[in-house]
Amino acid sequence: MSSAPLQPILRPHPPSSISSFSSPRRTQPSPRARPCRLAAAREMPWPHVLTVAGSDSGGGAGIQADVKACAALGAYCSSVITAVTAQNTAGVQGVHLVPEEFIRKQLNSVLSDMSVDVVKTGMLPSVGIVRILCESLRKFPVKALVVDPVMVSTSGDSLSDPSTLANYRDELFAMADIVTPNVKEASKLLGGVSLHTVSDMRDAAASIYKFGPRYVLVKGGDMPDSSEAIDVFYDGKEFIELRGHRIKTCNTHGTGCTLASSIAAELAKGSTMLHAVRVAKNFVESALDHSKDLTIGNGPQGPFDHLFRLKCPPYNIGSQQRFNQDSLFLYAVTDSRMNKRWGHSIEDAVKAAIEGGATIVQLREKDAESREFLEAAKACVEICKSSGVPLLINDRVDIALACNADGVHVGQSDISARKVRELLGPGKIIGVSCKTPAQAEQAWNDGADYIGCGGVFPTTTKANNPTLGFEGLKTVCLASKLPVVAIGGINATNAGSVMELGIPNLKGVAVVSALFDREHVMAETRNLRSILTNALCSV
Ligand SMILES: Nc1ncnc2c1ncn2[C@@H]1O[C@H](COP(=O)(O)OP(=O)(O)O)[C@@H](O)[C@H]1O
Ligand SMILES: Cc1ncc(COP(=O)(O)O)c(N)n1
Ligand SMILES: [Mg+2]
Repeated sequence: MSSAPLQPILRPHPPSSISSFSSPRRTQPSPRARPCRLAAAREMPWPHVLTVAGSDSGGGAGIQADVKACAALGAYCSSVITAVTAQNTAGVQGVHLVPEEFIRKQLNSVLSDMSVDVVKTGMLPSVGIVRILCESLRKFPVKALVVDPVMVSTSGDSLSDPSTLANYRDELFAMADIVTPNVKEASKLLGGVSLHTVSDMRDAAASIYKFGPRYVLVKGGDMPDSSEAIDVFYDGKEFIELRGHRIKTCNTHGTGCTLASSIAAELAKGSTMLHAVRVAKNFVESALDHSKDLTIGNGPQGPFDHLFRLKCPPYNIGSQQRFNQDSLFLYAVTDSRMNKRWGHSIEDAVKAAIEGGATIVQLREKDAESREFLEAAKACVEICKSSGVPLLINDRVDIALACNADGVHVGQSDISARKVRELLGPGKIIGVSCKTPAQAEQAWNDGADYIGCGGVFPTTTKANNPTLGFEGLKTVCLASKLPVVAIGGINATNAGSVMELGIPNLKGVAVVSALFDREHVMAETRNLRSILTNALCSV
């Protein structure tokens, strides 16, 4: 897949267009030098999305949805209002356009002062507005442009003059990183072709791609009733069908705006496009699920609750930090029985592993009492945080939430990664144990960040664990769109041979007994780390 998670977006933009993700935060110096208020203060980045869209008086779609979605996902959201609509759950009763020169003024105010990462567009009701936006983007380049070509509301009301179609296609799409039409909009953009099947959505995505965006997402929320809500993602080479559960609810007003601004928020946080789209789709699905029985208004299409997570302690708004795949290099997995055998506390074992060079730690405490485990986990969170090493918890989402760990690792018979993502939010790390390509595909679809694959060698740590060998490992790695850490019977004697396989997405090895069923955990870790580093250098 060309857009593996967490890699910078690779396809270079045409020269006239906005800057690439791989470039630094700003490609051009800010036109106005920022006065230094606190010279010595460390700059705290705050991912910033600017939405250029219409106001929805009912509060469910448009600017209001964008601001809530960005807030829910941890991004700052500024807004340029293109139109004010009189709208409610029954439909759109009126549209009042903001004068074009005043839209230019708003754009100038925001873009000349603030470091905007991503611009997201919604309702752009006139040709002049599209033109002004393109001019502003050329003057003030941003990292990415997300275009939601809003033309008709879900209620069927027109939100854009038909004359804007050509200028959307010819000017704005060529500058866009992603364009996200729903099926009706895709049809309009393509001169009225009808879209009834997923195959039609693929054809439409390929045709829209030719207008110049880097990626296209044709959304299937309004496709005929089925148990799934399917969107089609296209990167110019491969079509990916993003399948989610279709939530049975009338509260779908604003899904399109929310999806696009969530993509923008994730891009602003540094995600790759496909990852951003997956997080955004999961977010919409979760929000609809939490809001399916809410009632606001008397019309057929109600709004939903973007901030549903505020009602689910512990107020998880997602972290600003994305998962770094390189942290899988030397993955230390603790085992309480081994620690007991050697008289080590969990904290001491973790400290020693980190001092020896472990790059990520998982607490796998199968026999521990919850209260005792939580206390140890809290102490380990502090130890790991001070060393910049992520700490994951095996299985126990409750413990991970209670100690604010960096993530959770689950097996095939545990709670699903999709559910874990819903519980932990978009910013946490989720790993899944996988033995087959199908399981790897499922982990990817569920929004996991990495997979653990094994047992590579026979192991005594886990009962009834079939051995995959190098061939099984290679098969799963090749099929996996996620980074992989190899596990199962790996020790100082065989770890080098695993890394020497040279499989691109095999990022490291996970080790239990070879580190923790030993007296000197730090020395063992240090030794293993140097073996891995040497093996990597020899590939
Ligand atoms: N009932 C639903 N259940 C789950 N996801 C949905 C539902 N309706 C829409 N979606 C999702 O919401 C996002 C926005 O899609 P859509 O509603 O088609 O866009 P628009 O609001 O622009 O018409 C898509 O990811 C789509 O799959
Ligand atoms: C101001 C404004 N912008 C966009 C939409 C589309 O949202 P949806 O397709 O979910 O009705 C809308 N109804 N109002
Ligand atoms: Mg919708």
